[in-house]
Amino acid sequence: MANSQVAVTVKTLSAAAGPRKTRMHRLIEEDGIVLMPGIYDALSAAVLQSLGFKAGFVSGYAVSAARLGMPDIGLLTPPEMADAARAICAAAPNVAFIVDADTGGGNALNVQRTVRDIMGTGAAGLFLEDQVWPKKCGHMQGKQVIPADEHAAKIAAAREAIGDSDFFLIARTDARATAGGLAEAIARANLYMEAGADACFVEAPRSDDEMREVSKKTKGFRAANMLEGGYTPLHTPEELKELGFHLIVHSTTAVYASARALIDVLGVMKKEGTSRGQLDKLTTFEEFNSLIGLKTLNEIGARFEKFRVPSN
Ligand SMILES: C[C@@](O)(CC(=O)O)C(=O)O
Ligand SMILES: [Mg+2]
Repeated sequence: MANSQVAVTVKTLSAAAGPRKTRMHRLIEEDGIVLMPGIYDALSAAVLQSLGFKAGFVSGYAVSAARLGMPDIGLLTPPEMADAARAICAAAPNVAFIVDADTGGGNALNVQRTVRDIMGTGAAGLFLEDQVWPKKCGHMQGKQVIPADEHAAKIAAAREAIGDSDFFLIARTDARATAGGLAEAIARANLYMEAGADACFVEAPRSDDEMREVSKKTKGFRAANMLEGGYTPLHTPEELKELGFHLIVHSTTAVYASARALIDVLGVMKKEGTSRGQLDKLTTFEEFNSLIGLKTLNEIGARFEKFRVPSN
């Protein structure tokens, strides 16, 4: 791939800005690798926070399913995603969320608007991918990518919109699935790093050898996606650290777990007409209310209650 003028220009710009250290940089520094389960709404975010996860991923795949009841084939819009991210960040303020911005909604101007919108949700960063719109989940057939320089320019535009803010930019490439294969994907990942990304994400490598190749040949921090039933082998954080990765996305685990639980429990209810025989599969009333902060809210309400003027 020819050396990109975009990358050269942006490199100068980034060097002038000095080294960046965001929330996500600090999390990577702490443990060497950051596990980010994919979540999709305020409730799944609250569960993540209650379990002590430091980071999470607002998955386009899962939000599309939860919000629209539709597959990850480019039907979810950037404002819908920003809206979901806002509710998620508000419900779990102790968690650093990376938001899946898909392709950013169009050209560099759309990207800058999307980046600013997502920054406004309280998220810690975003993914920006190089697919042709309408995009598809990275583990589906028939993906296409835009020219590498065009996406490098979108990464540069995102970087410009981020400026000095505490916000982490992950450049994703889907080129592994195209004719250029892994070599093209690696070249693109490096180009996007030059254009100002904080980390790269080569989507859907197909074996441990391919994952090692990505680590060996790409610069900077690297993300991996552990999608159950997808192309990439599933690994633990320790194994992924060994393989040279720093960020782990589990896009589908939570949404698949929810779907499984709903299918099973409601399936039995359909037959039996009651939940009586399945209480062990549900949270209790107390557990659920505590999960979504009832005790704290009641305490706050009580502190202010004394100032309330009775209406009659
Ligand atoms: C990471 C992902 O984009 C899924 C994928 O395309 O592999 C998501 O939306 O969770
Ligand atoms: Mg996605």
